Amino acid sequence: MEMERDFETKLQLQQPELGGVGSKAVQRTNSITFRAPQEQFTVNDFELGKLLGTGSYSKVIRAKKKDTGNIYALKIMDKKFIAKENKVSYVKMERIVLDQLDHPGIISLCFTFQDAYSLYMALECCEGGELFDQITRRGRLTEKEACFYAAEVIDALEYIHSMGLIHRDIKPENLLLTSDGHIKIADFGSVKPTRESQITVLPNSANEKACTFVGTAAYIPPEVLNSSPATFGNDLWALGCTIYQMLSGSSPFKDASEWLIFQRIIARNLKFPEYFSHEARDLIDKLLDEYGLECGMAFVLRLEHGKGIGWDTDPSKRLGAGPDGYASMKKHSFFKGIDWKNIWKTPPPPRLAPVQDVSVDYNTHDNPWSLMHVGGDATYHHDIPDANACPASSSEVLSISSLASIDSFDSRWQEFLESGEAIVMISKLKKIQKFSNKKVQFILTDKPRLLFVDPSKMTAKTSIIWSDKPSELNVQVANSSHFKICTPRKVISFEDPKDRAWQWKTAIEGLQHR
Ligand SMILES: Nc1ncnc2c1ncn2[C@@H]1O[C@H](COP(=O)(O)OP(=O)(O)OP(=O)(O)O)[C@@H](O)[C@H]1O
Repeated sequence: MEMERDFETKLQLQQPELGGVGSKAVQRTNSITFRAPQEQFTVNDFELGKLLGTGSYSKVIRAKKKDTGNIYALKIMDKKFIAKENKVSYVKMERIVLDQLDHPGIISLCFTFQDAYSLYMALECCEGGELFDQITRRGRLTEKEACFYAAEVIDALEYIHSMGLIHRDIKPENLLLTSDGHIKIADFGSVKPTRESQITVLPNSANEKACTFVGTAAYIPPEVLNSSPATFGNDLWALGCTIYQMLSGSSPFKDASEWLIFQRIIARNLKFPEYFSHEARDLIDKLLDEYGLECGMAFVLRLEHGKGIGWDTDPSKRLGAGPDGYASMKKHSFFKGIDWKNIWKTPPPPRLAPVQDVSVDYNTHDNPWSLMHVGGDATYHHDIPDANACPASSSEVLSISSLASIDSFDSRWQEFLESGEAIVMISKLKKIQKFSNKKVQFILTDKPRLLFVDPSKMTAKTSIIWSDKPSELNVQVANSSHFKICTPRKVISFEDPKDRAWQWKTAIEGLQHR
């Protein structure tokens, strides 16, 4: 009950005053006007069909409304999971933003409802599945097909940007296909409204600092890895990666781990397959920020403290972000033959039918959520998930250390690093001592090194001698917040107020096994 009240307050959703079932009539609350009403439905009003997809905090199920026969994609989010993972602001943002958007290339929100366990968003259902599946099942798309899909994405993205919104998670998994094969952009949980945006958001729902790290590793632009604030250029970079993926079958900076992907992005280590046309290469180059060539400079390499060698990136120079906006992109020779005005009436390319899913019997439990496992690592947000769980797999170890690295792109600590050294994990910990506990900034670097900094005096303290051998350096976790670092000389006990004891263990062991 408390959870329900909390969500009601947080989401500020109230009983409909206007409009009927499934209508797009206007609904008023204390703070905002909703077009997609909050209904009093329950999940029993729907026949639940196949699982359409899984997100990091949702399951999306094809659902038929029993009384009307209308089909929806029901995005189901577990309240406890969302509260635990601090995703309330993402849910609010998606609900409010989708409610105000109106474009043929953007998924529409029909209505919402909730029960004690879950929040439900009834979305228009994209029967054609993800563009990602079309690419992977066919190996790659032809340039003609990629050109059509890219043109539709660009038209929708131009609209999103014109509304003062940065999507921040453009990727083939979030580009859905309607039953007749047109594109719809989905997943607006990571959206960032710019200051000029005319979109109404609830107080405190502009989810976090402008430079918070969200998105999916392979599509993240270098400036985000450098903690720069979000700009429209972030989406244009992701668009460039997406077009590359349509044409080649994989993302341009694909590598064995997120850590290596980030290294490739920062170094702009980009290679084109030889079958890419000149037009395709040029377009992708310009979306992936090769503005140096246009300026008459081949490129600018720079060496900065701890950041290694990287390209000077200027997201505002990307094709589509300049003063003439999208016009320059639409004029690009890759899009020769595209009828931009009638793109949504143009017949889409033929595609493979979506794979038939094994049907799931959702009716064996009262709570449909109980049948679902929430999680997955396709997309993540800044917070490290599931702090109390013991991360076990090697991919989790890598993911944790790379997330921590993003977490710590904070220039304050650069002075304690050597040239080329990067932070893998950093926390303010309580060092538990016999007589008095001490707050220390504890830093794990990729060298690897473990060092202490006194955060009040900003002075370096001792470091723990690194060893790759567990007999000489190991971490023992007592519970989610307490752990010990054991070396032959001493045992140091710590308390992590953010409950990241297991993350410390996995990050350190991950580097021992690198
Ligand atoms: N309207 C829809 N029609 C059909 N399938 C959909 C629809 N919306 C979402 N899906 C499927 O569900 C998946 C997860 O949805 P979505 O990305 O919105 O969830 P999320 O929890 O916000 O995920 P993320 O981890 O990407 O933030 C999508 O990748 C897609 O496969």
